[in-house]
Amino acid sequence: MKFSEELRQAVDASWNASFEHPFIRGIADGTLPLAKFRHYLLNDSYYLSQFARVQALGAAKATHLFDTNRMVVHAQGTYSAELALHEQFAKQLGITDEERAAFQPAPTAYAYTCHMLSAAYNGHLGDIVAAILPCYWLYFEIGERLQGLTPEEPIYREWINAYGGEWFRELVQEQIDRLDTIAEQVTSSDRERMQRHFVISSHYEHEFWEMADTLESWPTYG
Ligand SMILES: Cc1ncc(CN)c(N)n1
Repeated sequence: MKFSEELRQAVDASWNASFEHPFIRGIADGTLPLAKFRHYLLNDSYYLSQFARVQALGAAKATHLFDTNRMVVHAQGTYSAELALHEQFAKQLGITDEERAAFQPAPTAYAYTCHMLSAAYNGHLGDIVAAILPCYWLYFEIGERLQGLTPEEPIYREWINAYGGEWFRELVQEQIDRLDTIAEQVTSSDRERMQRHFVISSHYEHEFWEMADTLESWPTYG
């Protein structure tokens, strides 16, 4: 069995919980309150800005120029495709540049990005790909499941189309293949650590829906 298949099996329950999450069900049937999507969007813009940095660290840590180039292309795609889509949604939702500049991420968005940055700074390209792969692969599976649905809210229709599209499938498959190639070349303790990164990121993907659905914010004390 390929390493990626082992990892996919290990997170099956956690990914099923994401598929069934009220936030995703709300996008699918169009009943998700826009205030929750707005909270998601602000946190996700922060998340993607850190994600692009992690991809760029992958480029720097790659030992082959081919991978350096591809990881740079992926970082650029995060900026020019996903963050551009967010910008369009932000306009539709009345999110101003000032609001975005002053925005502080919720605890879960902060913790998830710290996890990826830690894997990236401390590890090699295999650690980085393992930590970022749920971000690609889970969204693609969600996009596939929701394909064909036409919720009344246009933002939700566009969101579904973006993640179920062919452009995204190719990027996901490329990172799965990269993970499997690296897994064949590293030690079993490397693979165990890579699996932990993948499982932790999958957990945070689920918690990200929960963060948006509960409008999570930092507690105030006293
Ligand atoms: C939290 C999260 N995970 C994944 C994706 C899809 N790249 C995203 N936009 N945000």
